[in-house]
Amino acid sequence: MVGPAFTVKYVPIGEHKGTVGDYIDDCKAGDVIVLNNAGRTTCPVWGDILTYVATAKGITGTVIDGVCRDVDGSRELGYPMLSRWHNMVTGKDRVMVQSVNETVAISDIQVRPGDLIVGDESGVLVIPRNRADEVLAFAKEIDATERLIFNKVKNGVHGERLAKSTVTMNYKEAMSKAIKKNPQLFNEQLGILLHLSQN
Ligand SMILES: O=C([O-])CC(=O)C(=O)O
Ligand SMILES: [Mg+2]
Repeated sequence: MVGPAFTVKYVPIGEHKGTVGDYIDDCKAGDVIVLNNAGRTTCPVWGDILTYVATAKGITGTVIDGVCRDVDGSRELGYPMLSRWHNMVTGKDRVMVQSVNETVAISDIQVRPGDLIVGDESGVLVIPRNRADEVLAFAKEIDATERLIFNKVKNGVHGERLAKSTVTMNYKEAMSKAIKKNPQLFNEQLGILLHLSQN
């Protein structure tokens, strides 16, 4: 899942009311919807009706600092939905949209509208637009080294212990070279969202 962030911030309803999907008509094909529900695990803000609408609109996926529901229905549509967890309660008429396309926090990481969101079943990254080339170059370097290791493992490791063969493939050296080249990038840990998983 890769796409620009469309950010939404929720608050619980009060005197002013609203509901979960009040922003959906403003999303564009390709967007990744990024929902800040302040990590609340009691009140889902995404379900399979929203998945259906998002899929029809060509939206790439949804990232939630909070929970989703209707997991089976969304899985059937193969829609990427990364969140802290899920439960069965409806968020309808429990939350309202406070802001759309303003800076939000997801799992303590800042996400600005248009930041690149990259996610898979291992987690989610937030990449500022102006750092995309730098991050891609770093990722390609690591990927190339990992491919060498994979090939070696697939072709048999010729009696070597795996730990040694990993060293033989210069993984550590490649990593430290890449880190030395990009110290700022590595230290910043650009938005690694550890707690979200495919639901
Ligand atoms: O009620 C909700 O929280 C949202 C929902 O189920 C859906 O979109 O299908
Ligand atoms: Mg539903």
